[in-house]
Amino acid sequence: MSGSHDVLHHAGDSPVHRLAPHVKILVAFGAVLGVVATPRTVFGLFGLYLLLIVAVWSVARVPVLWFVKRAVIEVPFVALAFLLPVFGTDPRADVVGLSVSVEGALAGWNILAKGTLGVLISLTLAATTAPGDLLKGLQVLKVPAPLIMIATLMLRYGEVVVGEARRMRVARISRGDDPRFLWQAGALARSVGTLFIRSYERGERVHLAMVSRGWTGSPAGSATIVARTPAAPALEVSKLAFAYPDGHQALFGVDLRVERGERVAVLGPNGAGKTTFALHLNGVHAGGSGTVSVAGLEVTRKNLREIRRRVGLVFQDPDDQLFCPTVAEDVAFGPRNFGMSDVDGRVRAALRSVGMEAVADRSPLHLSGGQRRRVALASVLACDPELLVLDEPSANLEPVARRELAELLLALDRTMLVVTHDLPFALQICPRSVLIDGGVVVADGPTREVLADSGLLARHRLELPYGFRLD
Ligand SMILES: Nc1ncnc2c1ncn2[C@@H]1O[C@H](COP(=O)(O)OP(=O)(O)OP(=O)(O)O)[C@@H](O)[C@H]1O
Repeated sequence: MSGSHDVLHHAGDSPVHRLAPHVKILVAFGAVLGVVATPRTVFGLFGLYLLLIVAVWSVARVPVLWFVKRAVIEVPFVALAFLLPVFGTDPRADVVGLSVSVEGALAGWNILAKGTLGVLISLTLAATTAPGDLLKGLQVLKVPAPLIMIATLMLRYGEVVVGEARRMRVARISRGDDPRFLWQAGALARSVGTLFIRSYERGERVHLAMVSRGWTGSPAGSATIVARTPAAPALEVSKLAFAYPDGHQALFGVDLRVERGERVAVLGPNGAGKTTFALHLNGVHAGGSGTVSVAGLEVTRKNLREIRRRVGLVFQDPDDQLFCPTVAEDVAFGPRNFGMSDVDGRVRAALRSVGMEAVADRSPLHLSGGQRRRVALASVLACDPELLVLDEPSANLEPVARRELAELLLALDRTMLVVTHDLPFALQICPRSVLIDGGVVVADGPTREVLADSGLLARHRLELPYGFRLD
């Protein structure tokens, strides 16, 4: 499992770990205030503070070394603290042959002692309290919701960066890199640049997932449900073309009509344009040519809010979609943004429909891959979308979880578009399939017939799994 909670949280079952998060936050806050208010020359008191902190570590059963390693984030402050005695103002004193500014030395000590104690107190709080619990503690303390949201996003971004850094480190080490050797420093430096880009891209995907659940960055208004056009199809796409900002043309004129209640698989080889197409259905991507209409309402900037309520997009990677402290809050995120009524009832119903009621109060980060996928689906179902768009829903699922997901989707009474490479899954879920390649629809028909056309599959780099037979 990835996440900053592994880096800053030292899981355990000590009395310190069990203390209520809001109590720990208050104690830590008070302790930091106490440290800051202590006159810098009462040296003994700083020693006492340190002893108290070490005593808490001992009760919490977290090794001293664990904290020492993480305290390296202090290095810039330590460097500053050591420079002040050298460059500080007069009067100066002679210390082992060096001319030292007295005021500079005291200022340096002040920064070093208070900064170090502040960092150690914060690390102690983080080590003994899971990130989700910290956020819950802030809620108990009635910290304003926008601040908690910002803290949540910071935590999520921290996880993104740490997760990417870990994956890259493993990839480097598994190819013979040894970070202890100086001549490997070049690889490390290059990977820091890549880390920045990859974290940015991951952060962007998390943002897209938030936007597609109605996040605008400002408080939600009430829902204004736009009247539906009764005879209109669930989805009508006409001549949709799109190029990415770097000029890469991904769609060259996609046409598609989906009737209400249909379940349609979107098949195609890697890079065919399937995800790009899916992201157009609720206006996450726009700016190309052609039109997309959902239940008669055209996807335009003016209609985006209603379109996003109508179209539920379940992203390929649940980690892009889930970012709140608890499962229940993640599922509530969309309905709140859309200003829907009875948010709690919607959350319960959505979690019940995916069999995940029991995990409502847990952190999404602590769930298995299959559970996360279910919760990601619930987070979209809670918005009661008319059109459900799922990107690679069966990817990375064990066979049982995959079968359970299939049963769950079959039980849902919705219009559905399932982007997938899993051809047997497409056959099981979707009576109809469209095949996209090179940014256009190259085949459209009953799934069984599409999959039975071995020439068509071969021309578009699709293949049924070994041993799979269409009966
Ligand atoms: N952000 C981007 N900037 C530039 N080009 C992109 C971007 N995202 C995707 N593309 C390109 O657009 C094309 C279509 O990509 P898309 O992700 O839609 O394909 P896909 O059919 O979903 O592929 P896969 O099955 O591998 O997920 C590809 O050639 C891809 O390289």
